[in-house]
Amino acid sequence: MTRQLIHSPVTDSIVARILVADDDPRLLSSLSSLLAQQGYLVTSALGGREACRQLNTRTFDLAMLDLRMPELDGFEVMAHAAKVQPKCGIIVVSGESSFSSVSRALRKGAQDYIKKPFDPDEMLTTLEAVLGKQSLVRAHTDVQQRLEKSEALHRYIVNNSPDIVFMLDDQGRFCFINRKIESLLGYNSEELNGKHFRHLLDEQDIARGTHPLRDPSVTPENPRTFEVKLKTRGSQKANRYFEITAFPIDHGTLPLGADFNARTSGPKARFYGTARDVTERKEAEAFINFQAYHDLLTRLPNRALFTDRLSLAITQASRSKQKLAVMFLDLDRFKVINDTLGHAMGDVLLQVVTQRLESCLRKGDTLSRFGGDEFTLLLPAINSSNDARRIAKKLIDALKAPFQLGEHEVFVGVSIGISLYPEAGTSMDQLIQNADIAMYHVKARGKDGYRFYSESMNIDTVNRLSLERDLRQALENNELRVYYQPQVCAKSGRIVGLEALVRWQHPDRGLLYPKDFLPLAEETKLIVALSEQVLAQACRHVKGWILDGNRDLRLAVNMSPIQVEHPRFVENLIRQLKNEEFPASHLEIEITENVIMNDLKQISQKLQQLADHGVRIAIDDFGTGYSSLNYLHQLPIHTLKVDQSFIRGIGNGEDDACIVNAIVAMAHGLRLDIIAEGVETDAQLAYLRGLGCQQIQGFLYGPAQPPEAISRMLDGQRVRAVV
Ligand SMILES: Nc1nc2c(ncn2[C@@H]2O[C@H](COP(=O)(O)O[C@H]3[C@@H](O)[C@H](n4cnc5c(=O)[nH]c(N)nc54)O[C@@H]3COP(=O)(O)O)[C@@H](O)[C@H]2O)c(=O)[nH]1
Repeated sequence: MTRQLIHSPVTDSIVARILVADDDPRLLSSLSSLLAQQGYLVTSALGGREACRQLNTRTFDLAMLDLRMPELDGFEVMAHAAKVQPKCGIIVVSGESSFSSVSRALRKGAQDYIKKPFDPDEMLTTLEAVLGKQSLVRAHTDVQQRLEKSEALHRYIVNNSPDIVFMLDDQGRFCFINRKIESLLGYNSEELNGKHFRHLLDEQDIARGTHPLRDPSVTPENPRTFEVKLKTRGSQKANRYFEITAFPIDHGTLPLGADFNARTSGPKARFYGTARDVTERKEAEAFINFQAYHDLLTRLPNRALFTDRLSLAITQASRSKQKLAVMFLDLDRFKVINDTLGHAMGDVLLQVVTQRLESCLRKGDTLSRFGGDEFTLLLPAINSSNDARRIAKKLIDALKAPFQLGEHEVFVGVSIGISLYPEAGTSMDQLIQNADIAMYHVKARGKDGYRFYSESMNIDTVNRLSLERDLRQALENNELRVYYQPQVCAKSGRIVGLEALVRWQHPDRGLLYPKDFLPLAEETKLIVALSEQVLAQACRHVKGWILDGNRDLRLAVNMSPIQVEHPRFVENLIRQLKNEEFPASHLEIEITENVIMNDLKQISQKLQQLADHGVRIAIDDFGTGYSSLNYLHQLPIHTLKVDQSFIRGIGNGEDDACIVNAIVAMAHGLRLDIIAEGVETDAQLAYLRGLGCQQIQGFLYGPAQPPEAISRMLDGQRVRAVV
């Protein structure tokens, strides 16, 4: 009878490989052929030594060993097999039947024992049983290993997940949590086991974070995703944002569910969840959001956020029939400080100004940086204009004390325009625009103060628009006139210079003076074209007078800051002089101290280039500006014009006369010429002469006059000189 073939339990071959070892050649041969007939792969070994050699070279599923063999007995072969082929099964086939031999053989690792002489069927049954058992053990070991591998893999996947993976029981307590919790939040996963999920939630997120555990609409098919802040262990680190996805576990569809719960002694898992750290994304979003609605330098709300809040406040004010105020704040003297001390200092100044302004406000007020040195302020729900007035005064006072910027002590003021809702407008744009207009009126009246918007201001604005249109036409239609005010030698009384002063012969409004249109010309930059026309006319007139015999006559021309700051200022001026064939040495340009202080380095280069061409430089309104005397010897200056406000003080016993003394003395020391402006009386003239002031300008010798009048004056002067 041929038995069923048994697969090799060790080597994966189709049939089992069997080593048969005996020192009796006959027995060895009969046993081997019996097994071979059954289809096994049989290797015969005559004696123990040969058996060991075979074990060293081939792999066997089973060895059938005689115990008593010369040289090496069955026990020694078993010991060798255990070393070199531990998976090889052993059956002892022996004539020994004592209990001690059998027991020893089994202890040494034999799976079974067959006594010689044996019944072939019985022997084959034993052999199959051993091989079958071996196969089972092997299959079990395989499954065990696969399970261990699979579990290790899943543990690896879960523990190395970028997210926290957790399970909660039906009370919301942790019954599993992966190791990611350690690196993300600093907890040890064991310490959280049994603790409620709430334990991890930031105080403000407890309600939102625990609600999904009670929400019946959350199912495995419809998990809930929500964002909450989770607490870090200890209080050193800030809490972090997590996106949590959670759902109740359906134990019917969870193949390992039973295993998991069976293997854990704790309560049954009811919820599965993952928590993804989204702190960086949230912080980036928060920063982008902050950037979109705030000014990064001062951290104040920006224009967008301000208008947003204003529009909301208007809606509320209209509903509750309340007032609100919008203020437009513009810093005075900021530009000069920024240009003089540099932008870094300017930035610091803006930050400190912001702190001082904020210290005057209440929680619901919105202060915003509108751009540059402009701020807007929203005071929602005020009772009356007095509330706004009180705040405006407070803001102005707050900036009164000097600001310490490094080693510099600087002063800034603030001009504030106020518009009240609903009187000054009911829309956002109206309120902001009208506060701006009111602020502009503060500036026009000497800065550092506040004004409420009124209808009349708007009329001015309309006028400004038509004036601007007219001024553009004036430039095209040659409506500008140049008048000249003589500059007279204090000793001889002769006219040595003429200051060109622009007038506008307006077709409807008559002769207009600089105060009526120059601020607008500067604002609209029309001053550049205007100045070119003035210089062209003046060069032609004065050149004519020089050619008429007034050989030393000098032309003085005022330069606007906008002109001087223009990058091609020097080139343009020199080109114009060439075009007009006017000698540069007969031109004196007048600039104010503020222009110089705006950008000392640039201006000094430009002035030096002009001086190299022979142009003279005069400082106009000297003593009134915001400056440092230090620049005087750094720049190519020829003349100081003492401001008329100081001259007025002469003879009145005021301190101004002392200032005049000091300026004249300083000019002498620096070898600069002095022109006293606004001289109206003989007493002033006598005083100035006494001080050694070289030149006089003022109504005493006449106001600025048209060229025809100046021609007559110069003619008369020449006639007197000849006589
Ligand atoms: N960039 C340009 N600025 C110009 C130009 N023309 C004039 N200006 C600037 O306008 C300011 C005002 O000029 P104006 O109204 O002509 O006043 C001048 C004189 O009329 C006035 N003055 C002269 N003497 C006296 C006096 O005895 N008493 C008195 N009350 N006023 C007097 O002073 C003005 C001249 O001052 P200054 O320029 O400082 O010498 C004028 O100051 C210019 O800044 C122009 O073409 N371009």
